[in-house]
Amino acid sequence: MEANHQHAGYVFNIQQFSVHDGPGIRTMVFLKGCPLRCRWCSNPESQDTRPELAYNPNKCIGLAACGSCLKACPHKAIRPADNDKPAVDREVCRRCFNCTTACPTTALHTFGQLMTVDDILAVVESDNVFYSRSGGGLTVSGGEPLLQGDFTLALLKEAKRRRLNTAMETSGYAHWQTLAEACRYLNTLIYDIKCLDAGRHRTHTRLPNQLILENFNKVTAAFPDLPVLVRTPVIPGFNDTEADIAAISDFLKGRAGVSYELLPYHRLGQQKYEFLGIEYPLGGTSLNEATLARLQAVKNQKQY
Ligand SMILES: C[S@@+](CC[C@H](N)C(=O)[O-])C[C@H]1O[C@@H](n2cnc3c(N)ncnc32)[C@H](O)[C@@H]1O
Ligand code: SF4
Ligand code: SF4
Ligand code: SF4
Repeated sequence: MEANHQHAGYVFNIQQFSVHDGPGIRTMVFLKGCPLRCRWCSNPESQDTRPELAYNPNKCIGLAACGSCLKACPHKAIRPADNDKPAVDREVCRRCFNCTTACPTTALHTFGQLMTVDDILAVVESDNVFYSRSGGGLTVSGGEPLLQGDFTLALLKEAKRRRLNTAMETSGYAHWQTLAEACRYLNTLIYDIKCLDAGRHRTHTRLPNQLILENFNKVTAAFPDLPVLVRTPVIPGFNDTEADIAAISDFLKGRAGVSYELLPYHRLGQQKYEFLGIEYPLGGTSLNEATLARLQAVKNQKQY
């Protein structure tokens, strides 16, 4: 595919100075859109491919003092609520985002901006000095970055041409051709394997794991020199058993260049569900530290 710097894609966040998602100091570029619906997802604003309206009532100064959003909405999707603050009727909202432009406090804001490859790389390259000292660079994430496949490929290809170190976080749920082409432009692939049980995978993420596992087998066969970091988010009631982690460790065994990491479940994304008017699917669930320690021991025993 020809690199096209004018290629544009929907980005919901760019996070500089990240140190957890690839080597060194990195800039994370989060792309919108994901085919999965993991019940624990810390980035609910990533899932819908289109821009979304977020409303944080804590930032609203009140209808008596402001009320700009009521006047700005051409579809009457914003109405006064009991507490001198507005409420958004999402059934009626047409995502025109007039209200976000009118809101003086960013209580109403948009998740998802259209950005070109050049726009993004201008931000990424502003930290070049930190990458050269730390071995860091660009990490593309999401959402599922391969859902906006052409855009992600254009971004990675141009990043590589500019000699940036590149990494990508993926769920693995993607067309093989797109994933394979992305691998050609990557220094590190970060690949989630969430659960080997097909039924549980489907009930908790909406989709089966067959394509993810097939793609993983193809990646390790076709790109034996590409470092792959496999990660499993440990989610209570989904995959937090010794049998689950042992099964994934065994699946990875004997594959060159593959390392494995467990990610403890966290609820950092919970507030964003409220901003989007979505109920948080996991409620008050939390991960027991003793369970995590036991699962780490299983993983370490299997030499990962
Ligand atoms: C938001 S995802 C984006 C990349 C891709 N969609 C995926 O799932 O691999 C980035 C990482 O965050 C992890 N993650 C998401 N929600 C989490 C949560 N509540 N607790 C711990 N890890 C979480 C995912 O498992 C994945 O490794
Ligand atoms: S995005 Fe448009 S339609 Fe939706 S609430 Fe705001 S102004 Fe109204
Ligand atoms: S425009 Fe913003 S600050 Fe003003 S009333 Fe609406 S949500 Fe509140
Ligand atoms: S695959 Fe990643 S981005 Fe998609 S829903 Fe699951 S955790 Fe969220």
